[in-house]
Amino acid sequence: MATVKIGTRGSKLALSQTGQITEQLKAVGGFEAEIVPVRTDGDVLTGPLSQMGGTGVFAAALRAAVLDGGVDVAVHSLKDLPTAAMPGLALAAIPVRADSRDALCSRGGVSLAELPAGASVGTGSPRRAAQLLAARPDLNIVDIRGNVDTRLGRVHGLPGNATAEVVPGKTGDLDAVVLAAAGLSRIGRLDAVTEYLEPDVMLPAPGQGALALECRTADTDLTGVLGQALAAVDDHDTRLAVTAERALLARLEAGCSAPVGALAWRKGSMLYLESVVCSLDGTRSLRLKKATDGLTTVGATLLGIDLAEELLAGGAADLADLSGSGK
Ligand SMILES: NCc1[nH]cc(CCC(=O)O)c1CC(=O)O
Repeated sequence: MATVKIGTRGSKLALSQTGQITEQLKAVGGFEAEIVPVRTDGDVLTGPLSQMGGTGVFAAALRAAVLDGGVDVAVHSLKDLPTAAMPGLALAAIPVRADSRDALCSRGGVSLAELPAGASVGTGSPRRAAQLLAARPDLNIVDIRGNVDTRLGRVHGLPGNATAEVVPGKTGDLDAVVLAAAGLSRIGRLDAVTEYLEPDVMLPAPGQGALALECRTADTDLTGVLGQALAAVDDHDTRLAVTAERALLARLEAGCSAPVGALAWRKGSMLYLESVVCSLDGTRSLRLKKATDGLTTVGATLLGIDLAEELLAGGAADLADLSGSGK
């Protein structure tokens, strides 16, 4: 096979995680691989993510590049991948999940409980905002976006800015930000974490911490070197967990910016799924947990659908606009 082209977004995080998984694919052997950054609308457009058409903004250009042959494999952050399948593409590998937790990165090393009254905490995620407010109703949540370094800069100032000069709306103006631990880990910035937020405080986004590798359906053929490499880096437990989380999200018809957290995990012969739907101000929430002994992707899908239906029966749609405009 000619050199396999691995498509990715061009951000530091995307390039870093794509570099790591590309090394694992190459280690399986039989082909050379080349990393090809693809510009996506999510990188080009500015403004609140919630007004840019949701999760699709990061994934659409990458998927198009696989379909038109510009690249052979797309590496996505799974939480940024729309739940709807794309005809012609296969979710060929879901590698072992990294830490699925959210992480508080605060000034002065303080925990969520220790933040000063009325502290300003940056996040662009209604899911994180609602769960932060549920734990600390006094917080001032500030809508931020940008890459991981930009967001950390809102707390610590940007690198090279030795005085950590405060520029409102730009750098050093927030008491804390909340980011995914997996993203911080992948770019080597776990040093910024001051508290890992456990699922009882903050349930992550469905798929958080996991990667998704998509290829053209024909390339999943296990007689080919690419199909074999993709199958070799797939992790069944991770696939079961994220399948349940994404089935729940799809059944709720929830968008990426809906205040919905979900986390599934296998323990012994059972697959567990826990989910929360919150009002945007964090004052009301519905949290449910369910398990199945059906350790197949079908069993995981049914678990997600069942829990979503229990949430809807419990009034989840009255807590927030699940379509996820975030407003
Ligand atoms: N929404 C952006 C995004 N997409 C994936 C990650 C990294 C974590 C992951 O792979 O789940 C991040 C950054 C963040 O949420 O802090």
